[in-house]
Amino acid sequence: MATSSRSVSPTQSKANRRAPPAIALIIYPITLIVGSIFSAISPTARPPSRGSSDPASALAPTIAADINVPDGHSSPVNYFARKNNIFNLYFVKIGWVWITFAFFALLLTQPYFTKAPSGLRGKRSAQALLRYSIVTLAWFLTTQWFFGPAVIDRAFVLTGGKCESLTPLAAAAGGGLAVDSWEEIKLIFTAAACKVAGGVWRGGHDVSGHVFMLVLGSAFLGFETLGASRSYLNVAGSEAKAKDDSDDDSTSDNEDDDDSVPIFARRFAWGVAGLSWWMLFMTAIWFHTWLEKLSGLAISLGVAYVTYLLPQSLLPWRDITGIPGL
Ligand SMILES: CCCCCCCCCCCCCCCC(=O)SCCNC(=O)CCNC(=O)[C@H](O)C(C)(C)COP(=O)(O)O
Ligand SMILES: Nc1ncnc2c1ncn2[C@@H]1O[C@H](COP(=O)(O)O)[C@@H](OP(=O)(O)O)[C@H]1O
Repeated sequence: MATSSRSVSPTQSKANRRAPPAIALIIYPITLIVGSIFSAISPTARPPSRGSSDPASALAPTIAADINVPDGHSSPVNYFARKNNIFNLYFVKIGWVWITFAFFALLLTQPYFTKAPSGLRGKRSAQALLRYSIVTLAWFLTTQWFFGPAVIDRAFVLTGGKCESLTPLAAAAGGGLAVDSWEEIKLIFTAAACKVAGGVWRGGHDVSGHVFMLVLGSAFLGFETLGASRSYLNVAGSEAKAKDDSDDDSTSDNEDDDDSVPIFARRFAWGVAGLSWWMLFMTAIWFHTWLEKLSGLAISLGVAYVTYLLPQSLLPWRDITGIPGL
């Protein structure tokens, strides 16, 4: 049935061979590089209205410098260059909800969890939940709240950014904030509060929250789905072999009735990861500077490294977090 629990010492190299491949992460820098190059050389990705006086232009060949200007300021030619495109509004902007759904769909349906031997089932589920908690906490602290403004908002203010085109009165009213001074407003403002108050979030280094979330979310789902699928292939393969040794065309991904729900869940998870990748590509083409995309990428890959690659070499950490599919 399910793969057996393995002791760490004699099988470490074998376990590492079956662990999620680190090289798969190369898809993210490649995506950002290709998207950024496309944005630099494509006439459609370089609006003619762009002024050369813009100080960010050297690093931002696309509409990136207008990134936090409210909608209506520019009129992008491509559907995906619009902030209000349907995928941005209903997929990315609530992206962690989709990632959470996809993860729990896996957790509740995959044989790797549901058909594990009794002792292992709880452990595998707990470790998967812990990995989810780690990436969710990282997402939460980076994009939502870090003892006040999120990490990316703090980074923006620390690098000289502020909420512009706004009077202190309007700021306090629009943001619903009781503040004493303009300095205080600048410090406590988040990008979201600035926008709600009708201001423009401008000046500092604006780490791309989209790049961060889309890379982390899709890598998380990719590793988890791959782990569950590999385990499934082993289970299905050995079961089929036991049933009929002579049946040489029993494929591991056979879609009989019993398997339809787990297969659907895996396809859903791959779908969410795939759409995340596509939106990442769109962000790479239409939004942000090279540096802002790079910083979003670096943070997300750091979290993916700690969650999925470090356990391959650090055994005490592996005992805590586990490795998907092992
Ligand atoms: C071992 C430690 C255990 C600790 C447990 C960790 C738990 C952490 C916390 C919290 C909450 C979890 C909630 C999970 C359920 C949800 O998914 S609800 C969240 C819904 N919100 C979203 O999905 C928003 C996604 N969007 C964004 O993050 C941003 O819009 C963006 C994509 C980063 C872009 O930013 P903009 O400013 O909008 O450009
Ligand atoms: N792929 C994409 N499609 C549409 N809008 C995108 C996008 N990537 C980034 N954006 C928009 O660019 C702004 C900054 O994104 P980021 O999260 O990367 O910092 C956000 O604008 P708003 O905050 O005005 O919605 C976001 O919606």
